Amino acid sequence: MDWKVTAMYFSATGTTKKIIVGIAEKLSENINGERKVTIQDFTLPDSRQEPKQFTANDIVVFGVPVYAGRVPNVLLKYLNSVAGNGALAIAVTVYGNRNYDDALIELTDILQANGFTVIAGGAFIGEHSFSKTLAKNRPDDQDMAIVKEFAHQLKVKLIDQNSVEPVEVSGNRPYRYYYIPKNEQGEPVDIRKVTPKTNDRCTNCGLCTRLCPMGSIDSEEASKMKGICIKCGACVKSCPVNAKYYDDKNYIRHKEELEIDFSHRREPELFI
Ligand SMILES: Cc1cc2nc3c(=O)[nH]c(=O)nc-3n(C[C@H](O)[C@H](O)[C@H](O)COP(=O)(O)O)c2cc1C
Repeated sequence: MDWKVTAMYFSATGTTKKIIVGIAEKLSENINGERKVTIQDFTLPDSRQEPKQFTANDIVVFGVPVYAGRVPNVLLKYLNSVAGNGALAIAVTVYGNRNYDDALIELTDILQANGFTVIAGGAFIGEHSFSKTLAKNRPDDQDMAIVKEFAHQLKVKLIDQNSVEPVEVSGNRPYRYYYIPKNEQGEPVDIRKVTPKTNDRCTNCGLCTRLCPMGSIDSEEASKMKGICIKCGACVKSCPVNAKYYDDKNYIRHKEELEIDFSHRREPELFI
């Protein structure tokens, strides 16, 4: 059987994209003899307008970053509109070295409920969206070697063992509630309304406006917000003149706490 391999992902700062495209290309090479894959990137708002349909010939390597230990809730409506129609899926979450908590099991359940058979899962690590030091430059070469190993194991399951058994991944049902940051007193703080500031280095080049996954940055005046901010890091990390930053004290405290408490390198986990 000739499989059509698709790399499908949301990736504001590119770490999920690197893992998903890496798995999909290697898998395609292993099972079809060529690295060619279809890219279905649903990071930008326009790309989430059309519902996506697959068929039984498709294998979809499907990835989202972990937000607050779960699948990003701003994506749930779109994710529920993706129809598997008997396609196979590999569910992958990418997290910033704290924990993926129940994100992988949640993504697996969503895909199964939408008509995919999820034959494997993976939890990988990417540089944390809030930080330039936590899991810095990951996925790195070691991670990409595990991507290659995962693609090999997928080929063994699919072709050598001719198996499309659904996978069990780690996580709890019911899922844990969204991870909530705390202040110095250990009290929960709500940083959902926090938005980035813009300093006077901004030239209004328009890059952050084009990259914002929520379409929230004004196209004439980049310091103006016209929608919600999910703190995905796209504007801060992509700005060529470092004009975007957060100065909210709870956000900064949370980021610094993560950098200290979760500096120990975590390794990818594969479920197959
Ligand atoms: C709002 C938000 C919440 C996050 N929550 C977690 C988390 O619970 N655990 C974790 O390890 N990383 C967390 N991260 C970090 C991202 O999962 C991680 O940096 C990921 O690699 C980003 O993927 P991307 O580069 O494809 O955007 C969070 C990031 C954001 C923006």
